[in-house]
Amino acid sequence: MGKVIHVAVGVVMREDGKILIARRPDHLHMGGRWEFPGGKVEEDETAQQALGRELLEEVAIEAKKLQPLTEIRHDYPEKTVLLDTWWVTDFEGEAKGSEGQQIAWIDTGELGDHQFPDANAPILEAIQKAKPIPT
Ligand SMILES: Nc1nc2c([nH]c(=O)n2[C@H]2C[C@H](O)[C@@H](COP(=O)(O)OP(=O)(O)OP(=O)(O)O)O2)c(=O)[nH]1
Ligand SMILES: [Mg+2]
Repeated sequence: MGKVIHVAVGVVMREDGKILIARRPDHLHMGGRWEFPGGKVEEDETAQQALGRELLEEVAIEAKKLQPLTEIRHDYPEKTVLLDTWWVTDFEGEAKGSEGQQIAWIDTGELGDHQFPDANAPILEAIQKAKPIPT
């Protein structure tokens, strides 16, 4: 089996409790599905640093506070990912899809109405069960 791809993933929660999701561009792995913004952790980077960088690149927000949410390892036929998933409970800037991708702020109860990659099922469950610690 190939190596595990370490991915930093952010569940960005606004003060009104809504969560930020973005639509993966069609040409990418899992294209067309909704995701939590994030991306691959590069060498010499911590997951937190990678997440900060990816949130700025993909949705133009600056993360101010992170809390660990869950870690999910998932085998796709073509690759294995480790989704290192964090709550983002404080951020600056107004989210937009910097790469032209559609974004949406949704209630946690609406997560089930959107199609996420298969690996995300345990993340969706964790979000329903846990809430970030108020800061
Ligand atoms: N960001 C993100 N990736 C996810 C989620 N669920 C899921 O299976 N993945 C997978 C899809 C990809 O195979 C991998 C993340 O890769 P990515 O395409 O976001 O990586 P990246 O932003 O660094 O993009 P790139 O520059 O390497 O193209 O993790 C999710 O909720 N968010
Ligand atoms: Mg990405």
